[in-house]
Amino acid sequence: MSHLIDIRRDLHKIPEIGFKEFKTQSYLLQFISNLDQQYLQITTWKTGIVVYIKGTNPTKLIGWRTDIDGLPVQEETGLSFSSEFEGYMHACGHDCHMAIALGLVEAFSKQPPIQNVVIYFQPAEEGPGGAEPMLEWLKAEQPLLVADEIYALHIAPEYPVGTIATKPGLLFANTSELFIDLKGIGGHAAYPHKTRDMTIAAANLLLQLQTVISRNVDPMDSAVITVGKMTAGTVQNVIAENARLEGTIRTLNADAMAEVKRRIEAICAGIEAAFECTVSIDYGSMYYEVNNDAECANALLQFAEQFDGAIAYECPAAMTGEDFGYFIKDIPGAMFWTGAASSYGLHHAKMVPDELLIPLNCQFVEQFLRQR
Ligand SMILES: CC(=O)N[C@@H](CCC[C@H](N)C(=O)O)C(=O)O
Repeated sequence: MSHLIDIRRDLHKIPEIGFKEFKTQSYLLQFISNLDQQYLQITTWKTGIVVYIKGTNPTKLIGWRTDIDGLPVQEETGLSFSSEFEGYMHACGHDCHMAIALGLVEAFSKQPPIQNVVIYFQPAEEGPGGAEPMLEWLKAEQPLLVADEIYALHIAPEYPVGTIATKPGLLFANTSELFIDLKGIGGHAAYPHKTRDMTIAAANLLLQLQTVISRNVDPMDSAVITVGKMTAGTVQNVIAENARLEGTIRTLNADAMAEVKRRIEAICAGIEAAFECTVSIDYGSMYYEVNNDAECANALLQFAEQFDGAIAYECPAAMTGEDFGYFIKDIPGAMFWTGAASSYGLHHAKMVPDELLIPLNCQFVEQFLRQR
């Protein structure tokens, strides 16, 4: 199975963002088309791929989903197989996820499962979200490829390799992207009174946004607002006419999401009045929570308990988002974290997962799916 590590390294070199995974899709298709095609049926959707594997005595269709996109992060791992695409990196482990999924297709192509199996290579998990439109397409155009039960994993840098961590019920948060544009009046740095400076308005907005979680959300709930990017102005001696904040909102319940948005809108209205500017909000894409089916999550934990090399862990919910939530909104299924033992976390430019997770998870998932 060491070839799966080579595959991960190949994929690590070519990270592409949502719906632009063209080289990734070609690489995946080439690997899959070189396998024995006897039990396989391959379909593409945008930059995604769906591989159906015909079972030997099926009563249902079991799904496995991998995400395939990278992030706009400049890699700083120093690895010999670092990203060849300047400014982009597989900083969320989707290269490992894809290598595992290819290993599954390979294993099932050699020895078909009893049940029919479908493997979804889904684009755009990091944004703008590929799961929801992929599912809509499947239901409308390829209903026979809609799984009856579905699973997925995500690497977890903080756990040792072999950890299989999940829980029944809510695992990941509801998310909404957040883009706020401020427009004032630019001008000469020496005449601020003749302008409406958007660096000051944006700085105030950023600070006021911090009060939403601390003052408006029930302390017994969990919520996050992160502004990951803030831009304003053009040069040191010109007052900025425009500023932009880009961020994300996370809540564990949908009502808290509505309340957070209501408060953000009120604060933006206040900024407009205070700084005599216009403020517009765009919520971008939103992901439904990952809410594991209890039977499916417990089955994963029980299987991990007896699997050589695995450590079953019933973990707490996390504020991470995942559009896999759309799959298991409609279909019983579960997602789990799998240990990756990196001292740097997800989305960090120095994140280096321990590649031993790839063969181990490939075997774990293959055997788990075979006995469902
Ligand atoms: C597993 C993971 O890290 N997922 C991403 C999903 C991003 C959702 C969306 N683009 C947003 O930022 O709200 C995450 O950041 O949790």
